[in-house]
Amino acid sequence: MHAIARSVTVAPVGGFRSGVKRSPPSCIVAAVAPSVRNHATSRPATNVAASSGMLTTTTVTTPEVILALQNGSDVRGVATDGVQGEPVALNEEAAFLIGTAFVHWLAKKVNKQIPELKIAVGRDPRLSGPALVSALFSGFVAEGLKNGIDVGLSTTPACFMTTITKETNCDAGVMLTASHLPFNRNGMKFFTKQGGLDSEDISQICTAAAKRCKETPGGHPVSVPDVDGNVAISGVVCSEYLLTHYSKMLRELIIEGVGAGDKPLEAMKIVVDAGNGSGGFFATHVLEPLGADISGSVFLNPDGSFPNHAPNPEDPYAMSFARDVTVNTDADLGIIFDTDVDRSAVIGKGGDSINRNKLIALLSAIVLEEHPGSTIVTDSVTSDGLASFIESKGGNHLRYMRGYKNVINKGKELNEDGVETHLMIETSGHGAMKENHNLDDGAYIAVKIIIQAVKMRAAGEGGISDLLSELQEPLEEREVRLKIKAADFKAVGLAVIDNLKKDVKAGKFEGYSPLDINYEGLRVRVDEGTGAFGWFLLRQSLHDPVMVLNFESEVHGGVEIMAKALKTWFFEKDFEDVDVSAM
Ligand SMILES: O=P(O)(O)OC[C@H]1O[C@H](O)[C@H](O)[C@@H](O)[C@@H]1O
Repeated sequence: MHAIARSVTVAPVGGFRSGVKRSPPSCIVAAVAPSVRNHATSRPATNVAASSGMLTTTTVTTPEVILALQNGSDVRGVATDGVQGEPVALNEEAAFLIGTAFVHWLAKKVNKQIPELKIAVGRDPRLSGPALVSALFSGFVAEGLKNGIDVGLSTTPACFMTTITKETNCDAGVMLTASHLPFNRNGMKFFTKQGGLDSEDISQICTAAAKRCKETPGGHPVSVPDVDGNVAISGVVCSEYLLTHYSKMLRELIIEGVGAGDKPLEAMKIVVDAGNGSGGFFATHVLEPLGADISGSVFLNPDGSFPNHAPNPEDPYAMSFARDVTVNTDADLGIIFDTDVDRSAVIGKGGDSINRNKLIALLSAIVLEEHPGSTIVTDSVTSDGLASFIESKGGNHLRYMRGYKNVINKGKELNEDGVETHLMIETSGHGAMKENHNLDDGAYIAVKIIIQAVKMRAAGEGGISDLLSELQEPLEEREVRLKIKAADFKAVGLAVIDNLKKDVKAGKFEGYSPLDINYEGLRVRVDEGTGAFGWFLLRQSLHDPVMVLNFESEVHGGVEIMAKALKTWFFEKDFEDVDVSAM
């Protein structure tokens, strides 16, 4: 049998260059012209073959493989060959099955029939993106979806916005991305008008996809033709349309925020390091049209092999690169995005790297000016100095749990309970604001900072770094990850935490006191002498069979002292399933 693969109209993924006039969105074409090709519907056998000198391994798509693709509130997996020992699991077949499951989940969720649904799918520049988008759409169509929008190269927040803007008004947006992970991974983030799906939702979708995989052994077509042999998906929009629209929204925010005409960035030199992810549009479609000098910006062209540095504002090398670019070009501001632009960090004039605690402090300062006395929710590994900074600005700091979804959901919950909360942000750079649909959006965060920088400059107040002058940074900080070897790693981790808590409470460690208000694992305040206090937090990783230890100290060598004490404790206890070699 011949199955017909749908060919999706995908705009070129070349860089967005300034001054290049693009044709207006041809968009909203009635149907996609399918290309016909033979498509094997049989399941691929496990195959290890040398391909182009690289090891090629494909995992058979089984229910277990599909279930294993869940990664918290995302789908994640190896999607491209080429790395030894990393077989492809997120292949077209898996994407097709997830597509079939998602469309049913969505119909139930929004109480519509499948043909009434409208879904947008976008992707970052990863090499596996186009094929997976096609397979995902095919899964939707197999179950009766009539309205899909292929937005092509996109950012994760822009993909969510397809559910909000009246031009698109989708019931869901799906973004194919694996954030900053290596080139061979890919993944899916799902959004409805209410925001990103939670772990429980993803679990339901993966379970339904796995069930279908089990019930139809012997193959799952990755594309499904209609009676005429066409795959009919109406309303396909080219990629540029979405980012053009999204850029316009961001430009309007800057124009309104600065309040100085339609070229508010004329006096500014701003460099962007997009790391060859999806974020290059921000320089060419947001900043430059507003008058900013963006010369010196780097890696604006999307390239799914990520030939330069990892697009990751948490990565020290990527940050130092962006810093050097900012300094060498004498820019007023540098901005670095992660691959799918749900995270960002900035560099102040002169090279002040503002990520992690400093980014949270900067945004807190901005938000607390606008909303005095409001609450800022952060993840659990933020510094004591940040807590004091937020308090000194009149805010309430809730140092919650790790995981950006946890942080965002906590903020939403607080607002529902009447506790005014405008900023929810993780040290990873996932920053969400109430005023922006509680959406973690690196571009929106950058816009807030740019507006602040321009206003300060106009008022002769110096640069954004000046807002951080009162922020105390920890003298030392470190994260150590301890592998758990047992299958029931959650139980092992819990037992270790419980055990340590008992011993700390029993006074086995001098100067250690467990903190009562804590939302995950065990946080211990450590008296480091001479009035200095540090802390450590032992918690379970959100996804991995790993225990994570974060340390912060206010004395030289303080982290090592704490780590040694804990290492000795681990040796005495002799937990055979916990590998403490990383300490
Ligand atoms: O718990 P960990 O293994 O440290 O991972 C925690 C991290 O997991 C993912 O990457 C999430 O996207 C982050 O929001 C979270 O902070």
